[in-house]
Amino acid sequence: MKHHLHLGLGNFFRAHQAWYTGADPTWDITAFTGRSPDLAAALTRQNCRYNLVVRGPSEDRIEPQTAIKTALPGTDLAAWCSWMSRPSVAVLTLTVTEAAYADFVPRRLIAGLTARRAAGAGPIAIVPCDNIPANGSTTARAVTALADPALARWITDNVTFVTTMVDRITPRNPAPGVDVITESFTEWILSGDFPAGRPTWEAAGARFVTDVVPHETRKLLLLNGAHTLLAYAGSALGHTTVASAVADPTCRTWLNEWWDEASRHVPLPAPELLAYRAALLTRFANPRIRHTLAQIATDGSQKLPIRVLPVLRAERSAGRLPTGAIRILASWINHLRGTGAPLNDTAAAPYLDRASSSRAILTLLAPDLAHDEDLLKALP
Ligand SMILES: NC(=O)c1ccc[n+]([C@@H]2O[C@H](COP(=O)([O-])OP(=O)(O)OC[C@H]3O[C@@H](n4cnc5c(N)ncnc54)[C@H](O)[C@@H]3O)[C@@H](O)[C@H]2O)c1
Ligand SMILES: O=P(O)(O)OC[C@@H](O)[C@@H](O)[C@H](O)[C@H](O)CO
Repeated sequence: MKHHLHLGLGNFFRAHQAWYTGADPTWDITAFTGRSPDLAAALTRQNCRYNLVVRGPSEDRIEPQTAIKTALPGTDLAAWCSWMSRPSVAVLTLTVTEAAYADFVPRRLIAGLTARRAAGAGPIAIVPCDNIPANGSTTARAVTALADPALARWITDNVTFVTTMVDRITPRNPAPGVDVITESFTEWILSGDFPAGRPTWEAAGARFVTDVVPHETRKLLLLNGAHTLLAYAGSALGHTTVASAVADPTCRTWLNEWWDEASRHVPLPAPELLAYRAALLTRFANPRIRHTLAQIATDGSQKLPIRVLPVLRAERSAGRLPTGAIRILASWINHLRGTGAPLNDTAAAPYLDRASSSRAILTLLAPDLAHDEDLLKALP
């Protein structure tokens, strides 16, 4: 039996990567939480079994999941290093939120890879699955920057960093218990090498490509950017969920405005993008999936640079004043000032210090745009 190791046991991992590995009976999973031990304890109490509740617009499909065999708390560093030292562990996936890549991920990977090298456990593929562009090379850079020269050489020879685009809307489950509610749509596109092998994820529909960029750009701008629009502008109208916002014609107009702008910067054929937009409207409208705007609004200062600013910059360079992108930025600034979804952002403090001035906010968020007077005139 080969092992798939995971860091960041939560809802998304259990609806996505664990589900894909479940399609290959020759692999099993050991998963560590990022921080809180609670989910590891709750899953262990029921032999790591849980149900995936695949929630359609009118009914649920219950899929019992058995691929996870061991669930451990992220606080158990000794167990982490011990699992990282096993030659049978060939793949490590990560879902720890965007915010964790600045510090937690590189530190935890350095500890694990140091132990693996000392144990002579051989090569491994690291597969980040967070909503970050070029997540493979971003993780590689963060890890090698922290490694001493000998470890850095060992990493170059033994570790690959796979870039992935992941998609399956999986909100926090409002009910107690360990079942996971998700949508039926799922997508996983990967690029990179697996020097010690991998589960046959393609058996469940994963796609292996040479270039993830067009796919990740499509997903980050059109899906995540739209979520971010609804999280700030939709919540300011009083909506609390994606489904309720998307049922509002005003929000749908705003979505189309944003999608028209963003689509100009996704390197895929126009018909494919139009089909993706139509599918997104259907996915967002599912009234039985309670995806709260408050959850999506979390950590906005780290999500805007990924989901919105690339479009704003590209549009300004082309001499246009993009009302859709500006609406998202403006509503996030208003969110900092207390409008809409509650503020929950670990990196918000410096923005709050200067929340009364849009120019000061831009100086921190996107200094290259802080002297764009036409843009500033359009901000609150
Ligand atoms: N939920 C989705 O629909 C979805 C879809 C695509 C991608 N993702 C990606 O997966 C991530 C996790 O989503 P989830 O719904 O499982 O979230 P979650 O809140 O269940 O968290 C997952 C894990 O991340 C850990 N974690 C959170 N913040 C951390 C930090 N700052 N440092 C270390 N560990 C931390 C938690 O302890 C938990 O183990 C998202 O942030 C996103 O990047 C989620
Ligand atoms: O999970 P986050 O916090 O990165 O972002 C919230 C949502 O935009 C996101 O989870 C989407 O639902 C997901 O990316 C869909 O695949």
